[in-house]
Amino acid sequence: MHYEIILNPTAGNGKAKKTWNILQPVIEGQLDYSLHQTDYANHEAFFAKRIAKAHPHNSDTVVIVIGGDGTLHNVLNGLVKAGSTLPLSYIPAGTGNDFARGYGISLNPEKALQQIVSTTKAHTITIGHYTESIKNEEGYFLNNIGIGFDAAIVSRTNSSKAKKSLNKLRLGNFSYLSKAFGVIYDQQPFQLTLQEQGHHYIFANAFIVVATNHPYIGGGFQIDRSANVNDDAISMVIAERKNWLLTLWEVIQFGRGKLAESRFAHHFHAKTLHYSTTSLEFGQIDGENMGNRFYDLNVDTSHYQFWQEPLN
Ligand SMILES: Nc1ncnc2c1ncn2[C@@H]1O[C@H](COP(=O)(O)OP(=O)(O)OP(=O)(O)O)[C@@H](O)[C@H]1O
Repeated sequence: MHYEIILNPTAGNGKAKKTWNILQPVIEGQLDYSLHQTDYANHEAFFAKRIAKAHPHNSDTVVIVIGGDGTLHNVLNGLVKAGSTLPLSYIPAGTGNDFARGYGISLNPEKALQQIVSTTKAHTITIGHYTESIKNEEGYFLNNIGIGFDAAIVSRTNSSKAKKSLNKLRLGNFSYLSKAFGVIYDQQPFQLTLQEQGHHYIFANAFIVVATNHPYIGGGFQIDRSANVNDDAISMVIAERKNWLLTLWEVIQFGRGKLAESRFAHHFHAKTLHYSTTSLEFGQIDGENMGNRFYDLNVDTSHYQFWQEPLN
């Protein structure tokens, strides 16, 4: 087996670079590999396309990503857009590492590597596919697409002056929580229209709108414990902002991983979801900022091969 390794050394505030320094002596002389180290944002997608071109026939080649959820997202999209089906493996080294939690990959780099080298057959998992018709975009996600609450936090955290030192801190830490309180205070409810399985819904006061492929969001919080990368469906959780008390309750339930089960939230599980906003809202995809914009999204399922034995 030949391994094409794509490393984002800046992920996790330099954690990915340290991860590589741990793994390199382990694999040197043991594995047949090439290393591609990014120099700028989204360089990983360029590498993915180049690797796809160099290996058009899946000739015993696996692409290993060392970085965070954003790096993995960009590599997946680079491969698929280049028409490649090369299997992917992932060594989590970001701040959030939500995909690793959702798929079952150890956060310990040596164990994650072991999950790769012990693999004998690829595992096909569900990934999300989306088209956004206002900006005419198309792509894939491994974790989730969020509009509103979580996306506004990602946007604030990424644009914060403290970002460099705090490195995109997200849920589960003080910086993210302080941003969350700011967003609870500022974020206005918005209108969301949803079509799902022939039904048409209008949510006049949407506040949290997350389409997810597995339970995890924001660095280990569970938006929907029933979501699973192995079933051919995407989950959607919508919470509305009707009054202060309810909003606070919903955010607490979000933090406890129980929002999807709450009677105040709306929960869908479907192969196709079509939804749109009528106002400018923040969006995030796999933790990457989509900007402040209108959305007309069609989300459905697709599949991709992973070369990694999931943890039980
Ligand atoms: N050499 C680089 N310099 C600056 N940015 C980079 C570089 N290589 C990749 N990037 C960008 O860094 C961004 C963040 O990467 P990633 O999400 O993997 O790390 P993270 O934010 O630390 O982790 P997580 O998303 O798991 O919290 C991505 O948009 C990626 O394109």
